[in-house]
Amino acid sequence: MPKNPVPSLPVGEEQASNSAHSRSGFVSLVGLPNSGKSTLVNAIVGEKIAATSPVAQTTRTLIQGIHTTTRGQIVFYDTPGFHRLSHAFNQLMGTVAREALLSADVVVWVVSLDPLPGPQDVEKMRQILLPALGGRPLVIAATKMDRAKPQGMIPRLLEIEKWGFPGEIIPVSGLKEKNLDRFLNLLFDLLPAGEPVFDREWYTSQTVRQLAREYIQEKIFLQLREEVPHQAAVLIEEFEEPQSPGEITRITGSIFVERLSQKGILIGQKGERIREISQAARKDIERLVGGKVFLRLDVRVSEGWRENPGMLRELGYMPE
Ligand SMILES: Nc1nc2c(ncn2[C@@H]2O[C@H](COP(=O)(O)OP(=O)(O)OP(=O)(O)O)[C@@H](O)[C@H]2O)c(=O)[nH]1
Repeated sequence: MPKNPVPSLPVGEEQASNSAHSRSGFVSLVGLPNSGKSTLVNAIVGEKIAATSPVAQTTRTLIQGIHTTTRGQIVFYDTPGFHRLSHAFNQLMGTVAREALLSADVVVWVVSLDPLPGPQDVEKMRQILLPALGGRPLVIAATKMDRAKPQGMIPRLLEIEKWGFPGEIIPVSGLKEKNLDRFLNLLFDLLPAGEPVFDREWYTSQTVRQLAREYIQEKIFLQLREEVPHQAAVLIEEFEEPQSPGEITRITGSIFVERLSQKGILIGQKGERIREISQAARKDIERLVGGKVFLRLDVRVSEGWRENPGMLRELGYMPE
């Protein structure tokens, strides 16, 4: 079990209709890039554990979010979106998502209501999802319901129904936290009986170090919308926790890019962009650790890191 679990905020109050029979299990959130998986898991656990951005493919690793109530415990796997698998790195992310799919008790397909996926993407998900289900329940979380007007939402839900996937379709909004209690109750109904796997106080199994990396990665995506963020990877080189209360947390990280030109873009004029990335990430990390943080980020060039197994391993995208 990973070190440094992050303690949870107070948990949500769904109906305790089944408290005598605790339920517990793993739920995988899968779907297309940018569909809203990370936003949904962040909303449920009440903290930012996964990077979100308007750019597709922000999530790169498997992220566990933990939700515990009187009904039991759900461990969510937030997975990288399924996308074109032309690249070694993308293939790796596809493998991570598939493994999460296979090891879950319940699978949730997160579908954006606005825009709805097109026919090709629906077929892709049919090919990936249906063979992998093997009799396990599927729930279709039709998210971004806040963006679809009431009169526009019903036709879209009917359209999803026409696709003919098994399982209940439930409209939700991660961003506006709509209908989450109904969604969670449905998941608890589908999970096997069992006691919580993780401590009730945890909201993620990510370490603080992993969360720090996630926050930095998110700020890169938010600052740079074009191809650069996809070719940038964060490595936390040093993470010094305070030895006594009130002391500063010291973090040194490297951002690897594939080309020298990308290094210039990331650094920006007179270092302005890297400073903004670093300041925004530092604020998030300070909130997380509840104290002052010193964050130093260096931008380094590592040509072709996305094709290099050694680098993928060092960056934590591939098992040792
Ligand atoms: N209006 C609205 N926007 C949302 C909602 N959920 C997500 N978004 C936005 O959609 C974009 C993508 O959301 P993410 O949660 O990063 O999507 P993801 O599926 O994790 O993306 P990948 O990392 O590419 O797999 C972000 O700009 C979010 O703010 C929602 O319920 N309502």
